[in-house]
Amino acid sequence: MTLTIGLTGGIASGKSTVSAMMRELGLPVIDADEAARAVVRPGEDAYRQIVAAFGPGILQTNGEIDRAKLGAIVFNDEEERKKLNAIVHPAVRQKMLAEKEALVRSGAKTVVLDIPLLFESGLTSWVDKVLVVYVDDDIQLRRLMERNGFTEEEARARIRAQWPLAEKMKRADAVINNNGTREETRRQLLAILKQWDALEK
Ligand SMILES: Nc1ncnc2c1ncn2[C@@H]1O[C@H](COP(=O)(O)OP(=O)(O)OP(=O)(O)O)[C@@H](O)[C@H]1O
Repeated sequence: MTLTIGLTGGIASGKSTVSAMMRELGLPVIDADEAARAVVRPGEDAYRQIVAAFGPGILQTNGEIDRAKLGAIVFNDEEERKKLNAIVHPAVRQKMLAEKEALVRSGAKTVVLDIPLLFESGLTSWVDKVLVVYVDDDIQLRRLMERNGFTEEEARARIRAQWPLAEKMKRADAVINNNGTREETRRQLLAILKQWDALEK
């Protein structure tokens, strides 16, 4: 039986930091953001559907989708956003499930699904254990402003667009507190993975 771990948290709470640590420990990680980029590359079904729905005006000269242009179209238009999500979301889910199935078939002891919006997208039934990466509000705000060069208002708007981290924590099987150093985070991660018997012997 493969153990499937869902890794999630809030924006800039430290998911990528933790997923990199999990990879270093040899665990296979399937990344939802990476899948979302992959399914809209030229040649993919979702790419063709997006061009058909939004027109060739959203393409760059090299044929790739111009994410900024598409983003500008869907940002303030609920209908357009729904149209895009109806194309992209099923493709992302299909890709992630196919990758997971391949790992299960190959006998992987553990598979990690890194899904920032695991709760918001209602995908918790996909995983056996939910691991939430938590930080205090003020640290989240500071790290997000520093990493993305956002003003405080821009950073707050993005934090508000997600479920509150406290709600995610309540529903987690385990929580990593990422307020401290990376080393402290790594220690907590190792303890949880040992408790879940997630690592290869
Ligand atoms: N323990 C830590 N100490 C100091 N800085 C940290 C720590 N953990 C993460 N960071 C920094 O905080 C920022 C956010 O971390 P990270 O990118 O891992 O978050 P994330 O949850 O993956 O974010 P997003 O969902 O926005 O992609 C990064 O700049 C990262 O380098």
